[in-house]
Amino acid sequence: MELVDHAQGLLPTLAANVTDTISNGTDPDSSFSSPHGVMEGLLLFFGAQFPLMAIFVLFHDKFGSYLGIDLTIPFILCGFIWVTIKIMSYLYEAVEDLVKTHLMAKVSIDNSDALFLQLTEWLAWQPIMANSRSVTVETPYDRDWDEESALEAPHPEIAPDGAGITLNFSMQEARIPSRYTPAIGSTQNFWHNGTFFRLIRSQNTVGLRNKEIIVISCFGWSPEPVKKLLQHAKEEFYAKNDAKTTISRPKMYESKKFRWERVAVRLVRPLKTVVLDDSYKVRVLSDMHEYLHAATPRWYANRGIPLRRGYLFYGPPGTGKTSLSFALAGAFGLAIYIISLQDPKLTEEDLSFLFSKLPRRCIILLEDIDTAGLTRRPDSSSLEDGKPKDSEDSDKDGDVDIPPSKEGAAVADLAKALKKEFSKSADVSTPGKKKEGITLSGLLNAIDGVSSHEGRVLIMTTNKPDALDEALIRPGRVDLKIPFTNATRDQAKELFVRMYELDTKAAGLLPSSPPSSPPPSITAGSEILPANNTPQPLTIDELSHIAAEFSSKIPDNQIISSAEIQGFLLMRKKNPREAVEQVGEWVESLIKQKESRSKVSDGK
Ligand SMILES: Nc1ncnc2c1ncn2[C@@H]1O[C@H](COP(=O)(O)OP(=O)(O)OP(=O)(O)O)[C@@H](O)[C@H]1O
Repeated sequence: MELVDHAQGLLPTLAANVTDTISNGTDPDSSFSSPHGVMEGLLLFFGAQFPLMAIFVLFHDKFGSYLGIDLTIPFILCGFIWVTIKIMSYLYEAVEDLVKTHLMAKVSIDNSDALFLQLTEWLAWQPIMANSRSVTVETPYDRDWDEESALEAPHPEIAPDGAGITLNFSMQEARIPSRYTPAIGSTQNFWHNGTFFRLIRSQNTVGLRNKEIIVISCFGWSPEPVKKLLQHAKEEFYAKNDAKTTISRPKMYESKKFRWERVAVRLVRPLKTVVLDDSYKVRVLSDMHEYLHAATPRWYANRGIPLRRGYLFYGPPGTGKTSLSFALAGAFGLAIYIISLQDPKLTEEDLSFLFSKLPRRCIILLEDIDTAGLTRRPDSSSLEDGKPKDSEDSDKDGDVDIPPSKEGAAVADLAKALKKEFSKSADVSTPGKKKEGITLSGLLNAIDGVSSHEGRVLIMTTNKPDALDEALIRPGRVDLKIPFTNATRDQAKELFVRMYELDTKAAGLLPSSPPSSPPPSITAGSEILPANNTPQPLTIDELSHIAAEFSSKIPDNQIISSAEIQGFLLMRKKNPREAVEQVGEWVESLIKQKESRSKVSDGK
């Protein structure tokens, strides 16, 4: 600061000195003072107002006399070029503004819309991004397995202790190709299908939230070419994700608001890989098909019925409830939106908002609904159909079972009264503070509230259907209930065939013929076995024969889940014969483990 003040004080003094010197024409050192009076004229004209001009003239005189040349012309030329550039850029901006305002059409997309992601993803595949000078780089973590390039694949390495060949993934993350999209604050000009487009990506802060905006413009009065471009980007995005299921979950942003975020893209799970009684599969498939049909919305509207469909998949853990949900999504090409009601930060407001932001047709999956801790609000003892009503009829409270005996009833009433008092005082002690977590009425409001999009399929899964509130699973909210059971013998056989049939098919179904180039088989120790150790693939007859043998050793009283059988087979995925030999022993130890209620077995 001191330096600046000093310089500011010095400049007028210098200017005054130089003005004096020049006006007196008595500079003894100046053998080459500015000729023709041009510089003097400039100085006389600007000197007093612009002290820098005086310094400039002094420099001109001293440097010119030192070099022995006249610097007036180059200086004037430079000034002229500078002024010309300024005028040109001013004119350019004025013309650009004029063109942008009157001759270009534009479309804005903000990052809360799904199109933003589709567009940026599409841009990342375009060659323009490879040559762009201003880009944002990100590491894509939600890629599907089949996007993994050969470059990223781990290379087998000899283990340091010489024990065998292992796959080494240490460099894998480093090899993931980055994704480049236009940088914030940048402008990209590009041509697409013979049309010129200008893209500007910017960011502004709205409240606590950073909002990103992409504006695409094109020449002409109509934004039609931009709309076509966006449609093209959207279609390419979906074409790339065809045969894949996208999975989204709520994500909390800086503004403490939840929004949907795509968390994964998975290859479609074929329906046939889910082992379930065919009649159930057909029922749910045909019901969904009819519901998703283009004519259905009109049919529902004509009858004043809300266009919704809900399914409840219930049964023990690991019996295929989630698997069927994903397979259905794949079969109909729908995206899956998963909500965990256990999330303590998720409020009812968030839930309603998330439901309102669902695409027209999608699957929304509420997993393990019985563990979601859904409560009826204490003062919702007056809930009817799960929603608040005006009456004070507290006996219908869903969360207190009133014992039949008189004393029991009295105790229950007391407990209820205490609970009510407690919740009242809690509410009073924290005025204005919202109760966190989702209540039953909050969930019901989200499911059939006005803001929730019609057309979606709601799937709820549970291990304990009896623990669910009736309001949640009444018709209109749950239209189809599909039971899942532990594996029957038939299902065990099907699981066995599914596990090994592809190897048999790959081997050409020839009896006992080895595949031309057997894939490397990996044992539990991740050691790649030499090719001659690879078990011989089964012929189709052998497969069916040993599958029957396998299933005969599975108890028929359905105490083993499909997930457990799958886990056992996975440990012997290249060796079906071994699986058949060991299944009896495995079943025995598993039953013992279940009887002792231990959570772990001996690892067989
Ligand atoms: N019926 C089945 N058909 C094919 N695979 C199954 C089946 N049941 C379970 N699995 C396999 O077991 C694993 C767990 O299955 P899944 O998650 O679908 O079970 P779930 O019933 O949803 O379990 P949970 O109730 O614990 O959520 C998956 O890898 C799946 O492939």
